[in-house]
Amino acid sequence: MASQSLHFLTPVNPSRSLSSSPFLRPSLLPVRLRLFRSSAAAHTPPPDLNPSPVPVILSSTNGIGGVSIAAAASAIDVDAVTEAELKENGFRSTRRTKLVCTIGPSTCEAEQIEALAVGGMNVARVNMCHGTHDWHRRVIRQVRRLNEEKGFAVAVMMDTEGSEIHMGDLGGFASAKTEDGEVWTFSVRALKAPLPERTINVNYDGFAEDVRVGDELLVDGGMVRFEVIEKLGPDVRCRCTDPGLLLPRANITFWRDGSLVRERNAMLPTISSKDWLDIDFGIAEGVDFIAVSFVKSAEVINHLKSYIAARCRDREISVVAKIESIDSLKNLEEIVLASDGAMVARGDLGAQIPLEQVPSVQHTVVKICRQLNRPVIVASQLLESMIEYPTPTRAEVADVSEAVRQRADALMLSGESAMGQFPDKALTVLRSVSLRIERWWREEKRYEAMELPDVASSFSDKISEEICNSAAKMANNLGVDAVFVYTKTGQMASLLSRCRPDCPIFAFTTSTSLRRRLNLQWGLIPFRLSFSDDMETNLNKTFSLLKQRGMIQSGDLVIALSDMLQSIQVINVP
Ligand SMILES: Nc1ncnc2c1ncn2[C@@H]1O[C@H](COP(=O)(O)OP(=O)(O)O)[C@@H](O)[C@H]1O
Ligand SMILES: C=C(OP(=O)(O)O)C(=O)O
Ligand SMILES: [K+]
Ligand SMILES: [Mg+2]
Repeated sequence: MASQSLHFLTPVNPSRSLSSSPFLRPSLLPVRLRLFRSSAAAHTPPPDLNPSPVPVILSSTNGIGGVSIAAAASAIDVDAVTEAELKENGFRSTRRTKLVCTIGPSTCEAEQIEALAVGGMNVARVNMCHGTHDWHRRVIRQVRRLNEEKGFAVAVMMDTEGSEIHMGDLGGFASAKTEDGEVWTFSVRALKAPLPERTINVNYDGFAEDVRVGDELLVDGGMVRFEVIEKLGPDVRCRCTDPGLLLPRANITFWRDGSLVRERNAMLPTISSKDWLDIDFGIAEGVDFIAVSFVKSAEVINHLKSYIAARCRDREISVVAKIESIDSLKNLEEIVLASDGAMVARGDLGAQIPLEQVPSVQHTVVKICRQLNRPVIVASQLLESMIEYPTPTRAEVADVSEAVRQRADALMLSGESAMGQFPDKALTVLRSVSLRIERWWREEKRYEAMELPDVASSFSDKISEEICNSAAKMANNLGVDAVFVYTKTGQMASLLSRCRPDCPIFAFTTSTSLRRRLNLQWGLIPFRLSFSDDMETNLNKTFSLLKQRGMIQSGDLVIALSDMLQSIQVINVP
């Protein structure tokens, strides 16, 4: 195979103060360390660094069309929020934890979506349990327009309904209050509004047959509980034991003798016929992620991935496995490996396993995902009280902190942003808590030395992986300002992200769609830029474009990697 040599070249520059570095940087003799796969790699002098005119933000729809070649060649896609953050706070204090917001009635107008993007939303989620295709289409198109007009890279995630048992709509009411001891009827009749008093529709025809007197009924992950007291044909009469608020289409599980009754659920398909229609809709609308509810095994993920591959050859859609079914827990590694990411969907998970087991499952899923190099989202009830109140509870702040400390890739808002009264405030809390805990972690240098097993399946991938592991370690030891990675597939960017280095990772990609998908991953700041296989040219172009915008300065120390060249360079920005 091609020769692999290690070169130490020593270009000049060294002007910058070293105060932020844990060590005195030996950058007074800046080092380049290169691993070449071919013998043809000689150091070429940098081309002329003539600054081109200030680039406009350019973006295109789904990475196809929209940008003229000449314009694209000289521009870089970045949004005003990232730009302002970098300018104001410098590299070190950019946020590493990504934020997903569920869009709903509180946030579906253009200016509301923009406010979320400005507030740090990286991914907009639409939940197919609610709303019509027209409603979702409007939201998805608003997000796309915002990206095009303002240079954002907000990705869209479509979340399937799945075919678990749930209640119907509440005859037009937004919620219904239950009191302790009240008797409610759960009926499989197709009742039309107005519903009889204290009556709830259930979507699953076998419900009245399956439940037994004495069973415990958990609504909305146990937020409200009932005991089954009588079965009358299609109607099941239940007494409320833990009162609370019933929300439309809330999930229902039933427990018998202290365990979840799951025979019937295990027979329901993970992807229902309605879900397939929603998936076709998502493909047609060009969503970036499809999150699959109630995944039980890896097969369904493989099945969906091959369907997507056959249906959209020109684009990629990442598939996220939601870990919320008790059956998924015994197949976790397989499921995570088959998927492009996972979500700890604590809402339904907490109804399928005892609540006190949810934190350890979260810990395990986050760890497995990091080890297998898949992004992971921690979801549900992070700031539940903020649906109604403008400030979170201390316990909620502690919960958010713990997910950040575990180095999850992303945190998700559900009801808080979909139908709460303070969506922007909730996002601000996620953002500020993330920033604070990340900083604390870095200052304390509390690296958890996580064993990162090999994930590469070929020798070439193995080289990439070793380069990323080394680069991340070097970045920490040298106290560099940023790692730059030029990536065509995103693979090297995610391998770097997996190492959770102290500095941010600037991920340059030629594709708008990949840029959006990278936006879910810890520590990645994705840019769209056209680049070549020649790193010298790429670096000079990037330095020049970012300097013009005041996003980097002369003397900043960066480590640059590329998945075309498989090289590492340590370099001071000229
Ligand atoms: N597209 C929508 N249209 C109307 N309401 C929605 C929509 N998306 C979410 N919501 C509301 O926000 C709440 C929280 O959202 P989410 O957690 O995603 O759903 P669920 O509670 O069904 O699991 C939902 O219960 C619903 O009341
Ligand atoms: C994220 C979840 O899924 P959904 O909101 O679709 O029920 C969950 O159950 O926690
Ligand atoms: K869902
Ligand atoms: Mg769920």
